[in-house]
Amino acid sequence: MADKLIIFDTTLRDGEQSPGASMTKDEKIRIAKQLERLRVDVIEAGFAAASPGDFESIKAIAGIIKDSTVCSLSRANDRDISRAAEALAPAERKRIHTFIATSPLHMEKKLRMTPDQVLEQAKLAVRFARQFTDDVEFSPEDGSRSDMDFLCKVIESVINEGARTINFADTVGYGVPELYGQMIKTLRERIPNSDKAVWSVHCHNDLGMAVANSLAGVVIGGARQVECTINGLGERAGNTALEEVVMAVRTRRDHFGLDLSIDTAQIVPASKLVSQITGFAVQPNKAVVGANAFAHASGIHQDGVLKARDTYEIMRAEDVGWTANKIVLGKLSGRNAFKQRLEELGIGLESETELNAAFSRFKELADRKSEIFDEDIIAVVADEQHSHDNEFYRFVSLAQRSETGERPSAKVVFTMDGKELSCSGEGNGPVDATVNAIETEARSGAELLLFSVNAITTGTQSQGEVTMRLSKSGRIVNGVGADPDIVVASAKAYLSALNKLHSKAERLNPQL
Ligand SMILES: CC(=O)SCCNC(=O)CCNC(=O)[C@H](O)C(C)(C)COP(=O)(O)OP(=O)(O)OC[C@H]1O[C@@H](n2cnc3c(N)ncnc32)[C@H](O)[C@@H]1OP(=O)(O)O
Ligand SMILES: CC(C)C(=O)C(=O)O
Ligand SMILES: [Mg+2]
Repeated sequence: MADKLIIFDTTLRDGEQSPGASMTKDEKIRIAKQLERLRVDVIEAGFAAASPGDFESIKAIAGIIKDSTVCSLSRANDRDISRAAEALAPAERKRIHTFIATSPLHMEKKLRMTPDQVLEQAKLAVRFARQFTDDVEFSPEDGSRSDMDFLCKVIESVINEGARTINFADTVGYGVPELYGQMIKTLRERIPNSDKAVWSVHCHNDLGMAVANSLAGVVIGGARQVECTINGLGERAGNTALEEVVMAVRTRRDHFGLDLSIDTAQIVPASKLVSQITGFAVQPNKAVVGANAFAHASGIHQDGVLKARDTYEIMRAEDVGWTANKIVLGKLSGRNAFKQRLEELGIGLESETELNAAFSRFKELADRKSEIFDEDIIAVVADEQHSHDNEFYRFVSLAQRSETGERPSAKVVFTMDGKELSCSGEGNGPVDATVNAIETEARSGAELLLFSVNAITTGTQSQGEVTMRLSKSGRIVNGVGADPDIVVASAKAYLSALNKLHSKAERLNPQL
């Protein structure tokens, strides 16, 4: 059987150290429950000595969570450790995580302690914590900037005191993958009792290398626990992103050869919950959990994915909790993706010529609108079919002017029986001016019974779909036009209705 990689989630502790990410007790409980569903091995629920609120949150989580170990952080002193033990009392499985800085800079400037004092305090802390639980983790804070000889002394001592996990912290994201991994390897080789503890990595993302450093710690250093957070939340630039580590290890099992207990289908729900509670939006291009992580916008990729998904996808969207991958239709899409979407929408076009015409209209629209939704496609095809049904009147272009205090005017170019006409008109509003302009040439004498505008999709980029109902000589027809510019959509709708009034079929069958 392969080794197991322990996933230690610290969203509720280091994640909460992100400025602005503070969470209430109820919010922490909701996240803890989702982390349990995700099947993380350890949940670091907070820092019990930090505040009464943090203490209560840890205590509540310790009473609720059954399948994951619940952990509290504590400085290397009796007060913090006692508070952690008290908060964790209800837990079925509990861990006390104690830490003290080992780098010369932190010892001298921050702790104002000598290395010998730090060594002594680390030993005492682990010894004290072991009175409450066998599961004690020790972190040399700022480990990656610490002296190797001193680290060897401290780590050997705390393992002797009963620390069962050694978490080698790259507190300020100073590590570089090869060097960080090599430091852990060297420590494990040099410390005689190193195999009595599980080695862990805890990396920050100050140089954008938290995940790479963590994985180097695993592969080069032999670490078997990764400390990480959902969406990479955490102090400053954040921590190692859980979703990235998990999916790297799962997807490249050939390389890592490690088992995980994670239910990956819970990753996206966890990401959304954390983002919603903290108000930290996930960037669209974020690996695994970003909205674009499984979206394809360019024709060559869309064509590849439609033929064989793994041409451009190394994981399945469903495996991480998305409902499906996305083919995003837009100006870079090709005919194959467009055709496939028409089929999915149940729209059958009769010939290649019709498909090509609808495709060119779609491309024209996509040049003006960054994302094309299904409703846009339905409108494009309907528009195309209408224009092919009857082409006596055909829209060409429109310019309109309206300014507060001035009467709106419009200039419309359209073809009537193949002949291009340019006409101008004024009206109460730009739509009225457009209809009046068309009527200077069309002279239909039709009465406008209804004018309605619908946004086809949401947002101000949406296409407007205009319906105009005209009546003439007892016949009533509807014309529909769609365009991101609703005045253009109105001109198209009006001309489409005029086409219906003009068509023989309409005259023979007024129900059409
Ligand atoms: C790398 C990390 O992520 S470490 C974890 C960071 N998380 C937090 O800080 C949690 C929130 N913190 C807090 O609520 C507070 O800082 C507390 C409750 C922990 C301490 O508050 P205070 O007692 O007011 O101390 P303050 O925060 O001002 O200073 C920290 C003190 O702890 C000492 N200290 C820092 N780390 C450690 C340690 N690992 N072990 C023992 N003492 C430590 C500092 O030297 C300083 O001591 P001093 O007061 O004698 O100078
Ligand atoms: C408490 C420790 C593990 C920490 O968060 C860090 O060093 O970054
Ligand atoms: Mg940290």
